[in-house]
Amino acid sequence: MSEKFDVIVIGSGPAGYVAAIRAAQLGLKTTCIEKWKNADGKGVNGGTCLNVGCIPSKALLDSSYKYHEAKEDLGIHGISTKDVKIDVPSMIARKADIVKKLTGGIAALFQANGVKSYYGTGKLLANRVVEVTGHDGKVETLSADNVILASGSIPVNIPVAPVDNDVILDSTGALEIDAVPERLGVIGAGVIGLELGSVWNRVGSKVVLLEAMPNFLAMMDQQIAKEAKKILEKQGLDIRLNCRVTGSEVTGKGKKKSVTVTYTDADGKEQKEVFDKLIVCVGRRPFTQNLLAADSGVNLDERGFIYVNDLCSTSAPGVWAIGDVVRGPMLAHKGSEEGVVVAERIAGQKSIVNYDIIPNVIYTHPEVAAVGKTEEQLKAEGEPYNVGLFPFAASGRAMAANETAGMVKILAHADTDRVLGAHIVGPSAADLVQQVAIAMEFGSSAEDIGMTIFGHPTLSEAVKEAALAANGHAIHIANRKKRK
Ligand SMILES: NC(=O)c1ccc[n+]([C@@H]2O[C@H](COP(=O)([O-])OP(=O)(O)OC[C@H]3O[C@@H](n4cnc5c(N)ncnc54)[C@H](O)[C@@H]3O)[C@@H](O)[C@H]2O)c1
Repeated sequence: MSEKFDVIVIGSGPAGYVAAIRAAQLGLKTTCIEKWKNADGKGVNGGTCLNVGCIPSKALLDSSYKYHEAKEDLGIHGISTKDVKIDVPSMIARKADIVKKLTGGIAALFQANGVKSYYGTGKLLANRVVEVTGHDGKVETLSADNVILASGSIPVNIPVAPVDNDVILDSTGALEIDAVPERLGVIGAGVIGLELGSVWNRVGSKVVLLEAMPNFLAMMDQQIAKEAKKILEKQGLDIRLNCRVTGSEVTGKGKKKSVTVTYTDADGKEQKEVFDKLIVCVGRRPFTQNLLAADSGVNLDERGFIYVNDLCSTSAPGVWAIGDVVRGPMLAHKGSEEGVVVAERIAGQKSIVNYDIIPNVIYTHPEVAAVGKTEEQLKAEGEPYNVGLFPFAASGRAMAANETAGMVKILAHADTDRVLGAHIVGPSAADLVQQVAIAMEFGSSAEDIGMTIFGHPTLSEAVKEAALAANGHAIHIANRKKRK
């Protein structure tokens, strides 16, 4: 007899593990199935985000930034440093330790909430029956009133640069580089390319990013993207737009291996460049391999994502799908929110995800962060809007911290003054944009933010000033539009 649950979750990334915990909190008998194994071959929770994504990359970003700061940025504060060195294996080991602690933390949370863990591969059969093949090969069948699919995504591979995770790396392999490559190539100047490119640039690699698109960060507000590009190039990142990679060849042996990349440049000319390591980060795709039996009743869309409606219901009754495996931005926090909402829907509540207000951050230094509509989107939609800008160069606190690069941009509806978007490049942009996200969730106007008292001196004051500037009322810069 197969064990019966109220909820079976397949996948324990930020979408799946959050769904499982919330379902158990709501009194539902819940299990979560996870196929990931750690280096010792043991089952481990957390998915891409905790094992090889958000968390380890931030560990490396923070370590590399501290090194760079100690070496280059402390002099201005009157602090002299000599002989600052980076020990790459220690940096990588610290990252591994953080991953271990956090993934272990999920196992503890499952235990505390009464979620039963299965380590193995789950496959959805007909009528919400799930077959689990354990790491030892043992097969069990489980069944449930509700199944939540949260199988995540994997990196896209391109035939012109086949990943061997030796010289040509994907985003997972790039977290294990054990010595500073002298010349590092990156295909794709997107989120992963900029974050990993920054890590190795800071510790001494010469980093070249080859990006196929003519616009930098095409999905971002272009004024902020241009500012970010200027700042990142000043740091040494060589960002080449309109460059399409057409081939790659690995030559040499052992530590002497290198890769010659052929690409077409912005003028249509063929170019060649040699790198010691090449990271391929040209996007991710939904992961559904061996997840669905032919008669599961779950359909995929034309791009390979599991097809769901606005409430994350699939085409099979009682089967839901959340996170990177369904439409929408591939962001951990979007998946987590879908997990909470689906668990609450299963428990009979009327929760919904507000897809209009999902913050988005690139963890370079300074960070680039956004929420809501870009200026380009508002223009295309024909929406009348006001723009409020405030540069960090005019912030006393940013000056004190020697972090004056960048700006806050707030977009508000020209008639109602409702905040429609916020775009920031600058110190603590991720946390600052979250302040606007909260305001937007409450339907705030730019005037509401402007009327809120912000502590002085804080970086947050730049948010208040940008909101004031949207109506021509900024105090600490000259207003573009003068208004009474
Ligand atoms: N901080 C974060 O929130 C964070 C961090 C890492 C990853 N992620 C998510 O992971 C996903 C994958 O990240 P990513 O950086 O791989 O994808 P991305 O979509 O952010 O960037 C990929 C870039 O590669 C370019 N590209 C595609 N094919 C190319 C080619 N043949 N030659 C040159 N350039 C090419 C694209 O134009 C694009 O700019 C994204 O959806 C992202 O949101 C988020």
